Amino acid sequence: MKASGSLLRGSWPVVACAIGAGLVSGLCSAAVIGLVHDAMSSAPGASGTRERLTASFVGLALLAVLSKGVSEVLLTRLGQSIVGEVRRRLGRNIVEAPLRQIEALGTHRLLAALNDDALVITQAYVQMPHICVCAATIVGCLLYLAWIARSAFLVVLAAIALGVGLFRLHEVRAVRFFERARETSDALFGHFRSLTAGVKELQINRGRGEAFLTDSFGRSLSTYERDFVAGMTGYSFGMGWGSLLFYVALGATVFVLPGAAGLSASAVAGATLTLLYLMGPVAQLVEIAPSAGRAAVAFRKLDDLGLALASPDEAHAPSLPTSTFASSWQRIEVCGVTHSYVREYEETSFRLGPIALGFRPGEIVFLVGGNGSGKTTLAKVLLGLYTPEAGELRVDGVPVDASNRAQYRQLFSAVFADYHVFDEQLGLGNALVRERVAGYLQRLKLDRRVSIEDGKLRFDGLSTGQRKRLALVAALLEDRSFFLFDEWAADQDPEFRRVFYREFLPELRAQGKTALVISHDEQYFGVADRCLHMDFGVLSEVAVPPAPAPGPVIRVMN
Ligand SMILES: Nc1ncnc2c1ncn2[C@@H]1O[C@H](COP(=O)(O)OP(=O)(O)OP(=O)(O)O)[C@@H](O)[C@H]1O
Repeated sequence: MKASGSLLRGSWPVVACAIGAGLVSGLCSAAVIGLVHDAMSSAPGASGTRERLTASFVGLALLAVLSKGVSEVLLTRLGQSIVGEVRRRLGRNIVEAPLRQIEALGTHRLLAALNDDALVITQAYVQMPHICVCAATIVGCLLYLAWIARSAFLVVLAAIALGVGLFRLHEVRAVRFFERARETSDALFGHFRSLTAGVKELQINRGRGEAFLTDSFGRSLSTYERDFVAGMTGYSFGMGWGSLLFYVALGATVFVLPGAAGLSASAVAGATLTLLYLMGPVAQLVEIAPSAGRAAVAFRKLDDLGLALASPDEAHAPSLPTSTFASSWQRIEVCGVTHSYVREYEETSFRLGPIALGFRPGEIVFLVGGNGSGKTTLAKVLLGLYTPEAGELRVDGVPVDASNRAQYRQLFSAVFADYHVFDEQLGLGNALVRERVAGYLQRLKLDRRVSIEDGKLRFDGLSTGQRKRLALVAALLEDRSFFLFDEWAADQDPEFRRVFYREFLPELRAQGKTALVISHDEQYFGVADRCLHMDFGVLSEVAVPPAPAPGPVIRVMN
């Protein structure tokens, strides 16, 4: 597995030390058995030998315990750093993946990957100290067995070969169940989201709540439980065969080999002791197998999602190369661009374009049109979030392609309809930036609700409208050359609509910034320099409507 190796890259010294310590521990344990056997067979009166054996026993036992401890501590620390690394890489892959791929996967699948897969992969890595110690102990014991009783060694070897074959048969089936359980965990994470996001709806409609808990949520839970148990049961059967064969080897050593192969009483005692001691590490190794099986499923799942955990140097560089696009651009063009959503299980699909459109610095352009007409889709294409199927975007004549699309996106700030406000805002450590933020917060009447502490925005318990005003502050703070506002004013009081349309937009124009404003606020269309209309994916330019006449004055009679 390429990714599994790359996850350990950079940690090899720790891994090597831990494996070394594990091997020392395992070999010491095996040597202890030899020593015990020697002590049991040595003459009781040989005092010098006995003292030597006692000293060696104490030394070996201490070394075995100490080295095992060192190996476990090192690899437990490594395990924790691996879970962080898996999540870091997944996070980077998500940020750098094409938006369409992320949208098609859905939040629930991403959460399942970040939670389940990252933990399962780590659990498998954390088992490594046990694997090293067990493997070393087993190898040491087998070598000792081969030395004292070759026939018993051959019997055990045959039992191991047969046991591994039978175990693999069961494992293949078990992994299939784990794969099914992993598919169900995607659905489960979707239900977790519904449960937390829809708790109000579930509480006010008891019937819906019960149906959710028993049908969709409950069914997924049962399916997951059934497949997981079936997977573990498969492993248990595999382990059962292993144990049975082990007893067969032990029985053969004790009851058959003395007669059939002429094994001496001392050799039988030594072989029996060794085999009984072997049972522990073999059982531990077999118990670890399900973790390894689940980790293999998790790696495959991440690959299928297009989130393969390749190391960053194999995939993307973390920082953007020097930009080819200046923030002082003179013309951004959308040339014959199209974009389609192909929907599974639906015959119809939505097609945007071909779109031909240009923007200049300092322009305020309004985009209007009915629900579902394609306004947000056009915005995502314009911002370089969707790759055009046909046509291209150009900045001052330079085409935007895969090599520079990430840089192109840095020209824009946006408040989408489904915006998100991060509490960490870049640059809040700077006094001038903090002053600008304070000014915006005051104008949008957020200064009593939002504070800046330790370079972070603190804003617990904002209303929907307040939160969206904060998203506007965050966008303005980015100070990019092109702004997108997707129905920003839709849920704002008239007072803040006025501030937005009559103050902020003209200010942006005066600063030479461009803004594409998706809006249904007809009374403010007059603010625009140009007005575009979208109708089922077809874009046309319309005359900027004059500002509507003020409505009749309503007098309130006392
Ligand atoms: N991620 C998506 N996957 C599939 N279809 C989509 C996706 N996003 C939008 N669509 C479809 O594309 C069409 C245009 O959607 P879009 O969001 O661009 O419209 P809009 O004009 O912004 O609508 P609204 O005014 O309601 O926000 C709609 O029919 C919508 O169902």
